[in-house]
Amino acid sequence: MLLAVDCGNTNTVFALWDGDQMIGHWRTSTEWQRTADQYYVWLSTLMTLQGIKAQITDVIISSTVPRVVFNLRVLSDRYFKTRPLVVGKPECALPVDVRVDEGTTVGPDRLVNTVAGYHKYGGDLIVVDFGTATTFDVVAKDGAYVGGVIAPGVNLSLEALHHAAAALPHVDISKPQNVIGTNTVACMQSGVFWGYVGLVREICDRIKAESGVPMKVISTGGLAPLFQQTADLFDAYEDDLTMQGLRRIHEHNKDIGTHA
Ligand SMILES: Nc1ncnc2c1ncn2[C@@H]1O[C@H](COP(=O)(O)OP(=O)(O)O)[C@@H](O)[C@H]1O
Ligand SMILES: CC(C)(COP(=O)(O)O)[C@@H](O)C(=O)NCCC(=O)O
Ligand SMILES: [K+]
Repeated sequence: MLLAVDCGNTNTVFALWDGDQMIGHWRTSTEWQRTADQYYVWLSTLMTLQGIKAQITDVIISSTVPRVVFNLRVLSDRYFKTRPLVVGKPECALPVDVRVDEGTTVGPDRLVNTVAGYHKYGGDLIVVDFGTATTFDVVAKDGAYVGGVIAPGVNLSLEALHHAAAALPHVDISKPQNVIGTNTVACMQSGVFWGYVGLVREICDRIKAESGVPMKVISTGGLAPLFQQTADLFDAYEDDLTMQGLRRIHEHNKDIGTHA
């Protein structure tokens, strides 16, 4: 069984794969201080509660937070007796090309989304991931990652308003009924929600125009469901795209023999 770990700047998700079946997934907040022992107690407790008898032989990690990787490696070595594959490291091969400026380090989550998106939808694709940041990953016809866009995340935008302006409260995002807010909270939600709808539409239109070909647009990430009801932004929504991508990258490395 494969344990796939997707560590974002806000949340870390663990998924357990038995072949092509995902038999469990668990989410915790991302904290670099968390030790391997803490991860293991938490994971094994949840698995036991769900009656899952995990036989973990392989581990793959994608992390947008470099310092958490150390303890995740220890988890893999100590408790599963296996050396993890870490996306973005030279020893982890990708089944797609990465065509960006020399010296650029692309977020591993974006590479994983590219692999999964290309596998399911083919090329000429835009993957929009609503995480801590909102990323647009552009996937060429041949599946290569060819760049994209990084915008401030939805919650980050609301938090920035709250932190910078004395009279603006902490607000949770939700879809407002109207554009014209009649109280402070509604005004803030409207600014971020409808501003975001405009941002997504404009960026996707410009990516398509710059690419000169029709492109599919898919959404994923913690806050993607919020925009699902907004017609015509996306062709599809994928709730576990990153996990699908991690499984594929692991399979690819097994196939070509980079990872025993
Ligand atoms: N189901 C949810 N409902 C509301 N907010 C959520 C939900 N899931 C995640 N979030 C929030 O969405 C943002 C992005 O989450 P996530 O996709 O897990 O981020 P990352 O991958 O960057 O860690 C965070 O601010 C998180 O608190
Ligand atoms: C853009 C990101 C911060 C998004 O991270 P997330 O919102 O998933 O936590 C991450 O992909 C990253 O750190 N990227 C490095 C720069 C780049 O991708 O070009
Ligand atoms: K993410």
